[in-house]
Amino acid sequence: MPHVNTKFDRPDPALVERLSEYSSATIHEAQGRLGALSSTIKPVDDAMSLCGPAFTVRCAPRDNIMLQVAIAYARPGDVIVVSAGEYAEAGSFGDVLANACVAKGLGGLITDTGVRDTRELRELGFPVFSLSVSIKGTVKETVGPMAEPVMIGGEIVRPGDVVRGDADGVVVVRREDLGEAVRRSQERVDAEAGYIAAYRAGKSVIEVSGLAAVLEAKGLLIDE
Ligand SMILES: O=C([O-])CC(=O)C(=O)O
Ligand SMILES: [Mg+2]
Repeated sequence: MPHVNTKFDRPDPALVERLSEYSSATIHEAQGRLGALSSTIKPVDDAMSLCGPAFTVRCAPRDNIMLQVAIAYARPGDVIVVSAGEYAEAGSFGDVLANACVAKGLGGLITDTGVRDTRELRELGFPVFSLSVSIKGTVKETVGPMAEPVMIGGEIVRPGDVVRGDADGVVVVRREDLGEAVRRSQERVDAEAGYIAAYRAGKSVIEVSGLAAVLEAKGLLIDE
């Protein structure tokens, strides 16, 4: 009989809360341009946002049995991260399962397959990020691993890593890097606030971004 894991270490909830204050793009940049999932994985609605420990699960394409098992064993605040073979032609999750997630206080769902019932998902406000929207139903047949590292959107996500999603996309932060990601994200927000203040004060992009030296080194001459 295959054995399925449900246990893993979760990150400090206070740090997860702090990370949620930063956008996915900011965190990705702050990590040295790492951790971004493929841009094909997007929220069902721009207003949807999530940040929480990944509860990972692998499903066969067009089969959602392990996703349902994951919902049963995930803890409040967890984000279900489903790797299902980048298969767009399946609606593996919808408003019925979303209500199960909401009742358990889960933090959201990210999947590299499709979802359906999007109008109801928007009304429910449960954050769902997917590769596609598809009405095609799934079977419940193939068992597989849970709470193990999975590949999604070109990145490895491990159980207990933190996933942050917003209108722009999803980024993963390694559990052990969480404190550093928060610190560097705040540094970046501070730096960007400085750039914006300089632009509003009428400074040039070339000056603020320090481009003069780069352009000169590349031999670019600009006629004014
Ligand atoms: O029933 C399913 O397998 C997926 C779905 O549409 C729902 O959760 O509402
Ligand atoms: Mg449905």
